[in-house]
Amino acid sequence: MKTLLIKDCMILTMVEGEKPFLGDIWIVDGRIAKIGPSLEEEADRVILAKNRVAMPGLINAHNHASMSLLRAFSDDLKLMDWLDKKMLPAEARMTREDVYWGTTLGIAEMIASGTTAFADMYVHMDAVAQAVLDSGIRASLTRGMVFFEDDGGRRMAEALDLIDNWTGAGDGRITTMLGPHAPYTCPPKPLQGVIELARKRQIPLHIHLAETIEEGEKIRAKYNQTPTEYLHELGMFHDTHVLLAHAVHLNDSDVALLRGMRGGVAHNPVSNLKLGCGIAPVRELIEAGVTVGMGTDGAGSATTLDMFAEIKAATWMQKLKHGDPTVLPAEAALRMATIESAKLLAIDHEVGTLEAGKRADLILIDLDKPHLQPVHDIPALLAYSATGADVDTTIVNGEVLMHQRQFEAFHWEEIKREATARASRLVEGL
Ligand SMILES: N[C@@H](CCSC[C@H]1O[C@@H](n2cnc3c(=O)[nH]cnc32)[C@H](O)[C@@H]1O)C(=O)O
Ligand SMILES: [Zn+2]
Repeated sequence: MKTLLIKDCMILTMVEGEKPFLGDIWIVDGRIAKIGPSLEEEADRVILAKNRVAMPGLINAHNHASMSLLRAFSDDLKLMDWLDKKMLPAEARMTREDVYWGTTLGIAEMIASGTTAFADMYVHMDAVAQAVLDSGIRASLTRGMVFFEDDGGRRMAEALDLIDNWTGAGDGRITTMLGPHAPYTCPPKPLQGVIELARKRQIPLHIHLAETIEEGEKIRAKYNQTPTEYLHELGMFHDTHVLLAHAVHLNDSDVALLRGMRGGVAHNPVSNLKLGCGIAPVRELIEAGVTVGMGTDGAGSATTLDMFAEIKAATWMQKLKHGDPTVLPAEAALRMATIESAKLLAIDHEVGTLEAGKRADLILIDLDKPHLQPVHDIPALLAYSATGADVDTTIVNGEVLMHQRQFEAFHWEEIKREATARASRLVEGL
């Protein structure tokens, strides 16, 4: 039996209706055994957490972690130029080892900024899975598939290898999905095949949707439909759990098509802002009963994987769009980054709130700082003033991955050396 006791913190459980309270958290074999005031259990390790807030770890519902190698290499470009002229040529040079170290760099950033689980879509996914396993973080992994040039047979085989070989690995830390990349890279025939397979084997889907106006124009020209109608008509929203990334350009009838869907939307506000894509209809989706979580997208576009930046951007954008500061309040934005994202990854029965019986995925945020005093309202402080650098401790599955801002499971110097050397090779001459 392995035990950990966290003492004297303000606890924000993110369970609906529960106010923050002062107490302790007792963790046994990776799960929360008890939460409450003055727990006196014996523990192998005790963390004194005075002046800290304990909350569920943040869940990044859309990422391409390995693209951290391409951070700040091609900014301020249009999405299609960025993708075609910069990302795809650099990605064509990526080896399995590059993906391992790029993902590890991304994971290091996530752990350092309070993210305890992420959804990832990329290539060389066995290397991504290995990096997740080695680092101690939790992830839902997807082999991204484009079906441009060929029938995608090799991609499909790799996607199934990932699912068959890695689902449930690392004491359940790794889960998997099937990942057709986007409407504009997946023609109807292969996409229909993926949807049928997902339904038959009950595998969730992860796909980009309606990120730009250009995407809408492309799909309109080809199929005379909106991207959402295109997926809907192929049957994607019948009886399959779907994680939709972006969903920026949806009209009212698109939103209505998503009503009652399983899964939901990963909102990526910083990426959408930075690429000038637009403001997703988050309020309308939530009103239609669609689950809306939050992600960063890859650091190649977003530059940062700090979920606290997403939380701020999400609420600011909705307030601005609707001209109404009461829209998407602090607590709702924090919910999007925790329990709502957990629902998108289909792991909300295990993580996303702090409750006895759930996996111990949690973070401690240090409030002993000028920008986090006085403490009138904890959710408002966390949503509007905290940043990833205020995260003091990150715990996944009961394992302490960072404490007092020191990595416990990582050799930072090695990650930095590997990542910088590989990154320079990838972008040489581009
Ligand atoms: N190239 C692969 C598919 C990889 S899926 C992951 C892909 O998503 C791409 N990507 C990253 N961010 C975005 C985005 O915001 N929109 C669309 N694609 C993106 C990224 O460049 C990466 O190639 C194949 O041949 O099957
Ligand atoms: Zn993406």
